[in-house]
Amino acid sequence: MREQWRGFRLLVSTAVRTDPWRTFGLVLEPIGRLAWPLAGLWLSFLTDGVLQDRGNLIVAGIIGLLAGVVGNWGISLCGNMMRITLSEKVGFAFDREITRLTADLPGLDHHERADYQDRLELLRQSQGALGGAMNSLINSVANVVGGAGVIVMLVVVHPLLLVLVLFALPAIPVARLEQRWNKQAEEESATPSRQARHLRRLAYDRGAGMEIRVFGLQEELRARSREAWRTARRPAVRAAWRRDLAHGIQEIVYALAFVAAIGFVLWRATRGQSSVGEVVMAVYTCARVQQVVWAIHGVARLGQSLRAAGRMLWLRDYAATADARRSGRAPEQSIADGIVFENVSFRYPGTERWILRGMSLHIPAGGVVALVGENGAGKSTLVKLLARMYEPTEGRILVDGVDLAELDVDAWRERLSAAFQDFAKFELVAQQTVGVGDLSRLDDEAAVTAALDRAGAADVVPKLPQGVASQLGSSWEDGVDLSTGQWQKLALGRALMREAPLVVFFDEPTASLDAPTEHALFERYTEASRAGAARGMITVLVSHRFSTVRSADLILVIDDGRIAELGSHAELMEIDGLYAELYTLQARSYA
Ligand SMILES: Nc1ncnc2c1ncn2[C@@H]1O[C@H](COP(=O)(O)OP(=O)(O)OP(=O)(O)O)[C@@H](O)[C@H]1O
Repeated sequence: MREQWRGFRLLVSTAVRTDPWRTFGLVLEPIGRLAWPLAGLWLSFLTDGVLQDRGNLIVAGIIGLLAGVVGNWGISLCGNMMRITLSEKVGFAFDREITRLTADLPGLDHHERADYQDRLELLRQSQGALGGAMNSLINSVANVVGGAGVIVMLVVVHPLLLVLVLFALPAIPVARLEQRWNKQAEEESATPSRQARHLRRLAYDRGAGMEIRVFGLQEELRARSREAWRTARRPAVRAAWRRDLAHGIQEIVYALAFVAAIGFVLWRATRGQSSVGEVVMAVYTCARVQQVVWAIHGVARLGQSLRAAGRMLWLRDYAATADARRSGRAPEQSIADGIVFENVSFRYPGTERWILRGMSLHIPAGGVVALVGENGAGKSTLVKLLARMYEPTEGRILVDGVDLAELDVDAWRERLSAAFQDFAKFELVAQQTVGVGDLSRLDDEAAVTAALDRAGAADVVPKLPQGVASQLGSSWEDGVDLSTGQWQKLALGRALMREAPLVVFFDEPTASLDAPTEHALFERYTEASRAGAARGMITVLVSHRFSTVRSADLILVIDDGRIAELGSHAELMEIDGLYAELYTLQARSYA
């Protein structure tokens, strides 16, 4: 209940903040609904006036009816227009907030955890409900006001007719059930509709296009996507069937009571206990009791908006918790001693498997450390911890004795630079594709040229039709596409844009380059890192090529999340363990 109240407050406060005048204007609409029950009264005046030849009753009836119809029409017309505009504005406001909150999250959990993905999927699906929330709310309030008016009129006609309202009450448990069925359907459809969207995106994805065609996967993808949509739709269809069935039963019960009520009114009339006008009013009012049912259903439908608001609140709370990581101190200008891993263990949030286990090591300031190990050993995970995409599950990472968790996450990231195997293809002009590596020098051509030079990527730009001003990406007008290796080289240039990083990561950024080129490049980076040694810059290399990493100051061999061996190339060869074995194996196969 408390959550629903929070959701309700969120919806109303967002509407008031987005468009206060329209929100307050809408409050008038429920008052207009009072015209409906009152119409019974005017009809009875008109009927009795005509039958008894009483002009004043006829005039009052006609004026009342006209005023009610015109007033209600006017209010509904203005209300409708206001509601449409308000719904759109509120929808956009939530849309913007969802985009901002998810883009600003400091970590990666929401991209990688299935339960978070499902919640975000539900939130995306219910964005319409958030926009239309004020619509549902005003409709519900209007129906409740109208329903209350009907109840008053029933008492005026004959208090016994209130029994009819009792027959409208089963709408309450039906509405509760409807809410439960809808919620269940929404939750059941989250994963399959995410799958369906993924498959559809894959079918259009340019990167996957070649493989899809070579392996003839088009029909397979379409079929899987269709099946996923069907699975996603099924719970909603089931819920709709149940709802229609429950409504049907409830309406039949109510119809029987309605017939009995009309019989009662007519019976009174035959005994001379009520006038024809009162009969008309009674019939009209009894027919309007259905409005009480609508009111109840309207409130139930509001539940969908409240659930959507609840998900929005979850995102806000989650973002606020994540934001707490932004409140720490800024890192020092340089690293004096180094980075220490103090018994660090890690498992991805929401999973049980330990990915890193009991890691303790000292990475000296100004050093180049290479991480090697088999696929899935935990190398990239270690990089993610250093970049604070995640926090260690156990243990601490210390930078010159200060716990990394105590540093402001954004300030720490400003002192990092990185090139990854899964590099981003920013389809901007070449200058900016590289320049985003240091936003403050986005359009500084000299800086970009120097960075590309350091990255061994100076050959990419001269081949472009308009040099650094060339638009990248063939889907844009005059855009040019690059080979994977060229994209990768620009990503490397991006990684070398920042002037004074404290830590630079190269996480297999040269996987699609040949071994000698990678070797030459890493030699360069290692040299460049010596230049940053004065401020204690640490370079972290991840590579599967042992010839590349041999010049690193420290080589960390990771095996199944644990440190298997640690030392320089010469030391590790001396030990004659796993590293020496793999190194010799690789050297032999390249020979
Ligand atoms: N987001 C995630 N959630 C759960 N498990 C994950 C996630 N990311 C990676 N893993 C698991 O963590 C383990 C280590 O992955 P990691 O990417 O660190 O390995 P790696 O040594 O870099 O491998 P590679 O050489 O193939 O790049 C793998 O078993 C992987 O399945």
